[in-house]
Amino acid sequence: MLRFLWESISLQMLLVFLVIFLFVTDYMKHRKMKNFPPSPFALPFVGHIYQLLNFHNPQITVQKLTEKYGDIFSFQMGSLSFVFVNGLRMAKEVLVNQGENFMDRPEIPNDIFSNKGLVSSNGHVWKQQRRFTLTTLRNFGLGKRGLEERIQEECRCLVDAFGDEQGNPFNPQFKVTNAVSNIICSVTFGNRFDYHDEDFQKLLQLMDEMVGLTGTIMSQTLQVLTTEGGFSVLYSMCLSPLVSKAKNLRLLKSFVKEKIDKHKEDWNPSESRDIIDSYLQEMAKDNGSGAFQEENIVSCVLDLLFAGTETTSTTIRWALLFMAIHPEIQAHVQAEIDAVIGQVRQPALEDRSNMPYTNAVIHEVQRKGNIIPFNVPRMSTKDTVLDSFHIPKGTFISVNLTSVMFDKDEWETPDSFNPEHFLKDGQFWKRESFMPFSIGKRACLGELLARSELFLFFTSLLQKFTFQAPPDTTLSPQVKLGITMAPQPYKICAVPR
Ligand code: HEM
Repeated sequence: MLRFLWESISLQMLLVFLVIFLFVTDYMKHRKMKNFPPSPFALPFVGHIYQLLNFHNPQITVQKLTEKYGDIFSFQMGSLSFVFVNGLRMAKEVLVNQGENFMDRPEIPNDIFSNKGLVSSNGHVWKQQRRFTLTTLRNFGLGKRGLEERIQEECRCLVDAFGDEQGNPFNPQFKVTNAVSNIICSVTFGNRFDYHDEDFQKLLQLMDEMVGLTGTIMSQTLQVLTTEGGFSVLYSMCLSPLVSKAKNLRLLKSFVKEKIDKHKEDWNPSESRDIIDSYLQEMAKDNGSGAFQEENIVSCVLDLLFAGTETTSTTIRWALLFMAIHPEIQAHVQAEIDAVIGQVRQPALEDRSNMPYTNAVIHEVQRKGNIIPFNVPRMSTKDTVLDSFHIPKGTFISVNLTSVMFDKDEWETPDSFNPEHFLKDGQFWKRESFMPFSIGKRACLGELLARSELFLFFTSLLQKFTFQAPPDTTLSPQVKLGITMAPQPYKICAVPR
């Protein structure tokens, strides 16, 4: 009987059964949970990926969905469901009021950074590493003289490097990235590098490639889509970015490990020169048995390098571009620099409180530049109710920072570059809806450092140069989407003042 049945089933029938089986399993897996945030029609297997056909500007997709569904909706990419939340009220709810329930980072499938270091770790490991890094940065003088002097030294080098161009058109990306990443190198490895140092250039090149490999929406989408079953093998073999990422990561790790070994050789337990020294002290305290282990120190250092370089240097590139596009705003900043600091003395952090206009311009650069539009993803740590919707434990959450920083009800002219957004009666005006560093207990760990760098680099450059479009060129604030929202590469003239 069985034999008869088997022989009468054709290959076509088998295939039809298989397809029906896959559809039913997919439907069961992704069928809407009761009271889950609304979403558009989802295709089998790929979910809402069809909504992202305009890969160059996912913000438009998100904005359309916000208009249709309101402050909270869901989105399915392959096997993963995201919940997007919009607006100041919901951002505060997720990041602050119910912050504990949304404190974790998602474990991204195939992600080689998963659950180590600062950015991707969770629970006890994250708490320990975060507390240690904040304390160590504070000890090295964040807000005190030590770190400020390191940034000022780097400002002098960057001004010299821009001066070498003699007012001719050049792409500032390379020099700005060198300067910004040197600050992190100085705090972690104890020394800055000459911009032409071979080791330094190798490090920056590897980081740049990693950012490129991780950064494209297409690559992230493929990563998410191909996590089910054997597809991940296909991804690794045919769409090789994972393989290259793993290779680059190995090289980066061995660069950092070499530095750690060097520190171990001439380590003096009673004196700490940099983050690596302080970490070695922590490791010695708990014999390397707790959260402070060599593997984690490598990830922490790499996290600081990645999180601290791309973000700040991209913001400085936006700042120079906006200045060249708005010469009247640039002239206003320079007038304030001349009045408060003069043309000779180097800018210092204590000048900031006397420079409301410059401070407002830097804030507006960050608002309009909007370099991390959807925040870094979070994950719910337990079943939670959010605005009367049910959010099961383990759901991915994206807080749409764009919806807060471009909210028509909060900002007078949200789509224009307008420093007046941050000025009231000539004084600097801090706005609640300004949150490029995010808010709450898991907000950016480097905010204080980044704000110091932005102020000192920006004022040092504008004290010495006027930024202009090259002759016969019109500059515009076009976006290049990657791991951050950066300006399209541009050339600019830094004309000595
Ligand atoms: C303009 C510059 C910067 C911007 C706009 C920025 C923005 C952000 C944002 C939006 C997050 C995610 C926060 C969240 O999940 O709610 C973040 C996390 C982080 N940032 Fe920054 N950042 C900048 C500079 C820096 C610098 C200079 C450092 C290095 C010290 C740094 C280190 C980190 C780290 C380690 C995290 C992960 C924190 C955690 O998960 O606990 N950032 N940043």
